[in-house]
Amino acid sequence: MTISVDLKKRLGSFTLEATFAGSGALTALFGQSGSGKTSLVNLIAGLTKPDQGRIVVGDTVLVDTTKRIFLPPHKRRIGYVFQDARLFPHLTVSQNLRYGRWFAPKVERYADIDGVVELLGIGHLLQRRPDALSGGEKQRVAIGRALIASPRLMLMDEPLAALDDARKAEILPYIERLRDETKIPIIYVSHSVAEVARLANDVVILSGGRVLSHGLAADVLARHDLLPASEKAEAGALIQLVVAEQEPPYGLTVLRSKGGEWRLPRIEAATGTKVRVRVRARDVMLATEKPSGISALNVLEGVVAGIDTGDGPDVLVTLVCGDDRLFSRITRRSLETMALRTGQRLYLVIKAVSFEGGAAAFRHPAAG
Ligand SMILES: Nc1ncnc2c1ncn2[C@@H]1O[C@H](COP(=O)(O)OP(=O)(O)OP(=O)(O)O)[C@@H](O)[C@H]1O
Repeated sequence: MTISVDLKKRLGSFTLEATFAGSGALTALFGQSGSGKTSLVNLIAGLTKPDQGRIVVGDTVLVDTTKRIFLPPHKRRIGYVFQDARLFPHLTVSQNLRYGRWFAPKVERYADIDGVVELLGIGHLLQRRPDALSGGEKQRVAIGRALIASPRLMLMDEPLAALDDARKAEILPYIERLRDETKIPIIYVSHSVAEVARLANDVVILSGGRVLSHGLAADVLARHDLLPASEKAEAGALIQLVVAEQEPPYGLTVLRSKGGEWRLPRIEAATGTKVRVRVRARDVMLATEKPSGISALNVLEGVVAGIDTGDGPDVLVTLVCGDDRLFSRITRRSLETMALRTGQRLYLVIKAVSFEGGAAAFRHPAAG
């Protein structure tokens, strides 16, 4: 199911002008504070009316100012998940979940409670009240309550922002399941590159009320120039690898891409499974000769495709390895002493790779 948004709204001296289309599963709205994310979410939810524009989810027109269509919020069937879970404190988890059911007209109810409980792994929590749940568990219940209302669209507004890293890690696999196992499109607001890299199929970068870029996650996140300064250290490539074999004695998994062979801490996945990994530019060192006697496990060959010198002491080198584009952030001094130039063949020494889960988020739903 697709979502298309084309909106204009003035809010005091701020103007939001957003046009994008998401191909389906999870579209991340990414931008720094004040870029207009919440204003856009409020327009999609129907809490505010656009000055002009259109929002369509699948076949349903939520807003079309030229046709004077404005579905009120309660008729949009949007499931919300906010930073704080907002569960009813006096109701058990089970009662909180059942409450969501009344929001869907009977004929349009497709979600069954058992399926949602299983999807989110909350069966053992059903009789507890919210004050006996961890932050991550509360969020899973909040997602469940939203799902049980059989929404046509899920709006998740920084759902992990209030959680510590351990709780985030606990809940991310459930958001992946939601993305991969239900057909409900998700708009996911975030200002974390790490989260967006892991979850998003499509990314919309907002800045000053405008869409700076939108498209597939791997393409948009490669645009280092568009990321907010606070997230530049996280910038890098998002690539797909295929599990080749396990190396049990070392606790490693061997993966392949056209660019070569990779070794990562063990991934529980069968041979042939496609996985998504993120390689940060700051974790890639460059060498003009094949390094030997080094501890790094991943050394690939690549060709310099671009050098972005920018204003700071660092430069960003883009390299092509097989079918992939990788990035390396090095100092201007290294650029000069190594005399790097476009077209040069180099070795990439990769210090760290983060596994971002199954590669389902890479599939473009339009491509099946
Ligand atoms: N009703 C309003 N009247 C005037 N200005 C507004 C109104 N609502 C939002 N703004 C302004 O619009 C801009 C975008 O705000 P918005 O809350 O959408 O940003 P955001 O990207 O969600 O930020 P954050 O990540 O901090 O929540 C801000 O400059 C804000 O002050």
